[in-house]
Amino acid sequence: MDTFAKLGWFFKAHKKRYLLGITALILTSAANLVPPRILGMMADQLDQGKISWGQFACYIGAILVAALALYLFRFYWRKEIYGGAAELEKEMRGRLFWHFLQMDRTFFQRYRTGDLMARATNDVQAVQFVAGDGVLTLVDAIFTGGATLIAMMCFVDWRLTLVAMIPLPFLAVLARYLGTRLHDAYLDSQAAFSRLNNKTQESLSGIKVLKTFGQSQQDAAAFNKMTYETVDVNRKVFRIDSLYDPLITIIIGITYMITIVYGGTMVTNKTISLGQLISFVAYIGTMVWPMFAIGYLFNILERGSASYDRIMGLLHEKSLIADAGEGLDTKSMPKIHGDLRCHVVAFAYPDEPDQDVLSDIDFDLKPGQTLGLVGRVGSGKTTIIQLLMREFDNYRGRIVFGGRDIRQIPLDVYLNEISYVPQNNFLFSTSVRDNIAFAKPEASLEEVEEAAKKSALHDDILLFEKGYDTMVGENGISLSGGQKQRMSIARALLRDSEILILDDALSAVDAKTEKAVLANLRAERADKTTVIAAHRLSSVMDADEILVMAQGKIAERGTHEELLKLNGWYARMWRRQELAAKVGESDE
Ligand SMILES: Nc1ncnc2c1ncn2[C@@H]1O[C@H](COP(=O)(O)OP(=O)(O)OP(=O)(O)O)[C@@H](O)[C@H]1O
Repeated sequence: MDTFAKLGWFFKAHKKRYLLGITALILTSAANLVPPRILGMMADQLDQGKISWGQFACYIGAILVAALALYLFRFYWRKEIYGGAAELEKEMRGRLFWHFLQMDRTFFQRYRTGDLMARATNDVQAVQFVAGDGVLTLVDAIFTGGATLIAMMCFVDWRLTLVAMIPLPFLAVLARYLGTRLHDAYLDSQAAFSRLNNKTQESLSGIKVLKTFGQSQQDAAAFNKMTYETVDVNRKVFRIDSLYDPLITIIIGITYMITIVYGGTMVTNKTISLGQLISFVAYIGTMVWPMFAIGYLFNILERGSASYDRIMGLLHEKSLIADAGEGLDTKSMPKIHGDLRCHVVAFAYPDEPDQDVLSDIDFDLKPGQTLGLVGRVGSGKTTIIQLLMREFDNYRGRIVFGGRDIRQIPLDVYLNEISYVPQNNFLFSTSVRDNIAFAKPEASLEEVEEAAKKSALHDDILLFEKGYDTMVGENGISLSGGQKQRMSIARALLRDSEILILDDALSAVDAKTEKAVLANLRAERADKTTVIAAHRLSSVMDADEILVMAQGKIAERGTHEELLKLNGWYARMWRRQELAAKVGESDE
C-alpha cells in the first residue's frame, strides 16, 4: 500500500477528480447488489406461487433501473479515474523530460539513452496503472467486496457468510507473499528491458558502422543473447504472475463448495429459504471480481512501486550545474552584451578529478571579435568550448560575460545568448525550412532564405525537389556532411546570438565555400563574439586572436601573421596545409 503513499502528492493535487470517481465506483458497487437481491425475492415468491404480473413487472423494472444506474456510474468512474491516470502519466513524463533537459553531461554518461527511454515509457506506464487500475481494484476489493459481504449477512445469513468466507484470509496471505516476490522479479525485468532498449538503440544508431566493419552477425548474436536474457527474467515475472489467477479460482471454487454443502443443509433445515440461497450464490458471483481485484491490486502496486523508485532515482539526480536562475522569472530578464573574458586556472573532468585537462587559459574578447582555437587532437579545444557553454562548472578561475561570472547568470539567460554549431550536426525529421528555423520558429521564409544564403546553402536547397519544404532527417532526403554543417550554421545565423561557437563546423566544406561562409559571418557578426575551433587553419586565419593549444595549455598565441612569424607549430601546420591544398587543386 506504500505505493499509494508514494503517489500521495498526486492524489492530493487531484483530490476532487478522485473523490468523484471513487464515489461513482462505490455507487456502481451498490447498484451491483440490487439484481441478486431481487432475483432471490422473485424466486421465493415464485416458489410460494404468490407473485402477480404487476409485482413481476415491478421487479423487472427495478432490475432495469439498476442496470441503467450501473451504466451511468461506470461511465463516470472510468472517465474520472482513468482520466486521472492519464494525467499522472503526462505529469511524470513531463517531469522526466524537463529533468533530462536540466541535467549535465556526466548524467548522460552515467545513464544510457535506452535506459532513460525505458524509464520514460515502460516505468511511467506501470506507475500510471497505480492511479488507474490500482485505485479501481482497491475500491472494488474494499467496497464491492465489503458491501457484498454485508448484503450476504443481512439478506441471507451471517453464519453461512462466515463459513463461506473461511478461505479468504488464505488469499490475502498468499497474495502478499507473491507480491513481494513479484516486486523483486519485476525490478530485474525492468532493468533487463532497459539494457535491451539500450542495445537496440545503439545497434540502430550504429547500423552503418556495424555493416561496414562486417559486424552484423556478431551484433545479431549479442542482440539475441540479450533478448534471451530478457525473456528469462520476464519468464520469472510471468511465472509468479500466473500463480495469482489459479489461486483465486481455487479459493472461489472452495467458497462455492462450502456454500452448496452448508447452504443446502440450511435450506433443508429451513434456516434459510431457497430464494435466499439463490441470492447467496449470485452474491458469490459478485464477490469473484473483488477477489481477483485483490490479486491484481498487489500485482499493480508492486510493479508500480518498483517503477516509481526507478523514475525517482533519476529525478533525484542533481545536475552538477547550479542554475542561478532557479525559481526566477528568467523570461523578463534583460539580454547580456559585452566582453567575454576567460581566466581558467585549472579544469579536470569530474570522472578524473586528479587529471587537469586545462590549465592557465586566458583570453579577452570584445563584442565583434573572433577567437580561433587550434591544436592537435585532444589538446583541449572542445573542453574550452564546453566550459564556455557551461557544461561544467567545476573549474578554478572565472569566465565572465558582460561583466558577470557566467556561473551567476541564470542558465536560460546565458544559453539564450549562445549558438553552438558542432562538427556532427543533428537534423530533426522535418522540413529544411523548419530545421533552419529551429531556434526561431517565428522566422519568415525570407529570413530563413537569407540565413541559408549567408551559409552558402541556398543554391543547394533550390536543387532539392521541394526546395525549403523538402523533408530531411530520418524520414527525408540524406544531406551531405557539408550540407548538414551549413544548415547548422544557417540555424545559428538566424538566431543571431551574442556568442557563436563553431566547433570544427566547416570541416566538411571545400575551401572556397569555407571562405565565403567566413566572410559572411564576419560581416554579419560585426558586433558579436565568435569562437571558432578548427583543424583547418584557414578557418581561423582572420580571427583577432588565435590560441594554439597543446596538452591543455596555450602553447602559442597571436594573430595569423604573428603566429607565422613565430615559426612554431602553427607556422609548420600552415605550410603543410597550404601545400596539401595546392596539391589538391592541381589534382582537380
Ligand atoms: N568526458 C571526459 N572525461 C574525461 N576526459 C575527457 C573527457 N572528454 C575529453 N577528455 C580528455 O580531455 C582532453 C582534451 O579533449 P578535447 O576533446 O578538449 O580535445 P580537442 O582538442 O577538442 O580534440 P579534437 O580536436 O579531437 O576535438 C583529451 O585528453 C581527452 O581525452
